Amino acid sequence: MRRSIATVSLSGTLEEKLRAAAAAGFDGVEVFENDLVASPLPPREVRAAAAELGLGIDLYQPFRDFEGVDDAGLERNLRRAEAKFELMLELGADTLLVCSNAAPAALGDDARAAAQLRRLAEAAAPYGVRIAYEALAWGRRVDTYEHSWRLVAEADHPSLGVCLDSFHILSKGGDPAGIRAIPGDKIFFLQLADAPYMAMDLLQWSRHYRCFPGQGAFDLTGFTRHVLAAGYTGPLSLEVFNDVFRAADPHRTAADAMRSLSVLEDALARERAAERVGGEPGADGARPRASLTRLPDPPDDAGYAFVEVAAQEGGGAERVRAVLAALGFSHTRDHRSKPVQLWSSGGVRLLLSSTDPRLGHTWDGDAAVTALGVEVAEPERAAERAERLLAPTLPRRRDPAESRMNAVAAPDGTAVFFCPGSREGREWLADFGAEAVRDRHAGGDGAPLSAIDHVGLFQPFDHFDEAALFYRSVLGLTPDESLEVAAPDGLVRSRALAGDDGGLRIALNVSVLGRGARWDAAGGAQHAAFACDDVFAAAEAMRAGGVAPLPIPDNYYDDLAARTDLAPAVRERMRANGVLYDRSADGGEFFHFYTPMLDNRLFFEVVQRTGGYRGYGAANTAVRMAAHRAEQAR
Ligand SMILES: O=C(O)c1ccc(O)c(O)c1
Ligand SMILES: [Mg+2]
Repeated sequence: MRRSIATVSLSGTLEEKLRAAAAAGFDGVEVFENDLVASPLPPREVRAAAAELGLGIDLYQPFRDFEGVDDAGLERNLRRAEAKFELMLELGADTLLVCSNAAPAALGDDARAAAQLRRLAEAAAPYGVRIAYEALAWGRRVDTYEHSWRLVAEADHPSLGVCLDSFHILSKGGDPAGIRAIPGDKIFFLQLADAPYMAMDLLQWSRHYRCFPGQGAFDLTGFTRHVLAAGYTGPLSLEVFNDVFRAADPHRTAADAMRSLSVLEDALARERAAERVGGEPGADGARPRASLTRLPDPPDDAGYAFVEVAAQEGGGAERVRAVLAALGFSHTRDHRSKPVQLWSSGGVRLLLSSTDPRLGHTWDGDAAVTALGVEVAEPERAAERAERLLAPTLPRRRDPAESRMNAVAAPDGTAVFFCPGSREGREWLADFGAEAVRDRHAGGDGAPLSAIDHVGLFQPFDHFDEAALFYRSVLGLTPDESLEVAAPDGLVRSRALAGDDGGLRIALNVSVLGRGARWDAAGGAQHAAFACDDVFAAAEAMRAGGVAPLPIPDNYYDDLAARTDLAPAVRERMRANGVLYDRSADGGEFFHFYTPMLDNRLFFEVVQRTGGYRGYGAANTAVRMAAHRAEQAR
């Protein structure tokens, strides 16, 4: 389908917005009146600039407070409209969005409003302009799509149709299934926006917190499914008013926007293909069908090949090595051409690097997670999907002998490598020399650790939603709901994403007030968590290796005694080893402990899951943060 974006969704001047939309691959834009009025370019030149970039101007908007006025008001409004029709001729825009009257004086007489809309359509027709009438969620008289459609149907003019905006419908809990009753050719325009749930005035919610489909709490796939079933074949257009996007780099925002539409179309295309396989003829078979673009399949059996940590020689690297050794890792191999060490322990592999492979950020030298290695059977397909999702490709110097490893940069700067391999064989390991030191735990016997359970990545505030959509779409993960944790240094928002089989789990954190972007606040750390089958044995082994687990206060264990039925002996063993505990509603259990903070903002975690526990111990995060803070203050 054709893809458009409203200029209001991007920062900068009108020309910058057009360039960003074109660079991300959009076909068209909605020109927001404020952007045009503030531009030094005459409409004719805006049209030329857009055309030069390959962009159409799919909509001009908004035209406000037109209908439901008295007769004198109607004449004034028609005069106002004529001026806009002239402008649209110059601009090369053929659709004008008219939003429902939000003025307190709007009259509640449907017959009058419909007749007035018809007058507007009659006036627009000679200019070749179409009127798309949109019900604002806070419209004075018309605030639902059902009502806007009743007026449009009653006015009955070929130049008049409705504009559907997902926010105005879903924010009020409207049922989008009714859209199927509108003939597709009377839906003149479709605006898509998601949003997080908020108990807030609709207008404030809409003007500040909209986000791209897939980043909020609404079901945009379901919504769009209804619109397509109605027979709509026009553009999918993003109209997102968002305080962060207004201030962010428009090129990044436009790429994020395009990614969200790629994912949305892909989901709809897959549904349609599944329907065909099921052989069910669509109930609306007579309606036109929009063409939907599909993405290459996401990796289905992905697991962690490795986590890469960068640390400086003569700085944090020494400490990282000491902690890895205490956790049972051995430095088994070295990369053939780069200063990268492979540390392994049974099934767990960690790369320790003294250089930064990331694109998005400059490494400040403190030990940090800089890359994730994702093991996939078909790395080329994974890389192609990432490229189609506009993931920036990481340039690689590569020895001809080295494996076909492609990498992309996530929004937080973390490199994501697609490593050819599977449980049967690890082609990517050939990039490293032969095993120089035997992995003490090769084969898993007596290994304290069994796998990489998850990786925790602190995110820059401006790119949190972008990062969640990126990891989700590129790696084919499913996001959990967002959680908020009251950390010692402020509120932290956390959102985890996981693959269906739990092979890949990523927890993203962000400071709710945008603090700690350098990861130096206690809430701003990154970590890698390792799975094990016996958390106490792992903690005791680490202690025997010379690193004590992060101490957890007695108050925590007293509280645990009050709210759980854990046996006293288990509780005491937890207290002695700094082991924390969580339980899910269905009886799954989670035991976990932490290493001290290494070099300011990196730590490791060891976890044991039982009974299908699927979380991350979020209930204990604030205690962990306070403990790391106390430890660093010592
Ligand atoms: O917030 C507004 O006023 C506004 C204007 C035009 C739109 O299409 C819309 O959805 C909201
Ligand atoms: Mg709108």
